Amino acid sequence: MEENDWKLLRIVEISMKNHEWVPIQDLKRKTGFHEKELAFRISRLNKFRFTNKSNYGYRLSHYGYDALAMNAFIKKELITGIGGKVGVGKEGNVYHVLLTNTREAVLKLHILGRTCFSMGKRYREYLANKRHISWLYASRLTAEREFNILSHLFPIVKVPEPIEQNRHALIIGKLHGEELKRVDVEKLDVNPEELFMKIIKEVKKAYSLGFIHGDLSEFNVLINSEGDFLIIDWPQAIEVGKKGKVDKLPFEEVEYDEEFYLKRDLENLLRYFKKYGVDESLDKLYNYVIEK
Ligand SMILES: Nc1ncnc2c1ncn2[C@@H]1O[C@H](COP(=O)(O)OP(=O)(O)OP(=O)(O)O)[C@@H](O)[C@H]1O
Ligand SMILES: [Mg+2]
Ligand SMILES: [Mg+2]
Repeated sequence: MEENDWKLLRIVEISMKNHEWVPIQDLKRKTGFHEKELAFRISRLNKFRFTNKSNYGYRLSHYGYDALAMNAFIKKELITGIGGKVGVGKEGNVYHVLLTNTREAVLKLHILGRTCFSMGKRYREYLANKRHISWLYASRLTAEREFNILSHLFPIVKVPEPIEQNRHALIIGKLHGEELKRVDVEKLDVNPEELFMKIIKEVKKAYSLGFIHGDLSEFNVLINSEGDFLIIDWPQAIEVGKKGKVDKLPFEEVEYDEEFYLKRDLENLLRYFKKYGVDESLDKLYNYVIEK
């Protein structure tokens, strides 16, 4: 990719605000390229599959959007390399990255704004009116939201460090560990009862800072062999009484049943730890989490 390729790609991206397919005349006008140069650059972007072509013009592809975000991180001299996918048999939106300061971190790409379905009806209605930018807009919004939530919680709550965000991509701190689901808690250096209460304490801290995870389970707790853990995967988190104020959605906000979501999170943890002999009452835990 050369500078003019990036220039054209960014112009396609910006033009997606007004077009589902960007007409070639628009690209010609906005880039100021001569016809031959434009044709050459377009064919390169298509070859890389960073854009798609139709009779109506050109549009940005998911690969193109990924490339723009990666290029931004590289230009900022933040990352020097991208490694393989984290975990096995995953949908494939989390990768190992190496930061310029040689530290290992994790790159999470939000695709298609999957979590927007948990963000309420009005949000979906808003996006429905803007169908052609919806995936760009929704995936960026989701990444921004997760980054903002992590920024509110880190380092008080055991969550990944938010390092950088661009478009739909997040760079966050990495824990060399595995999902709780995939480890045998009895083989860890910590006893199950103790670990369970440690996790509940983090839930309580998050709550006191204004957030309910909303998708908490043994799949979203990472743990290493020493028993250090992180609670991950926050884009759908619910703001308690809107104390967190991270939502920048351009319409009135949705009311959530906070008790329902918090209890569901706690129930998931209880269910998982039951087989390790943990037996607590849901109401007792709930009251512990919400009490000041
Ligand atoms: N900070 C991290 N350090 C190490 N591994 C991580 C980190 N964040 C995520 N992972 C790995 O990537 C997986 C997916 O991350 P995460 O749960 O945030 O994304 P997701 O796409 O929302 O997943 P899901 O489909 O489970 O909702 C995790 O289950 C974990 O294996
Ligand atoms: Mg997850
Ligand atoms: Mg998730």
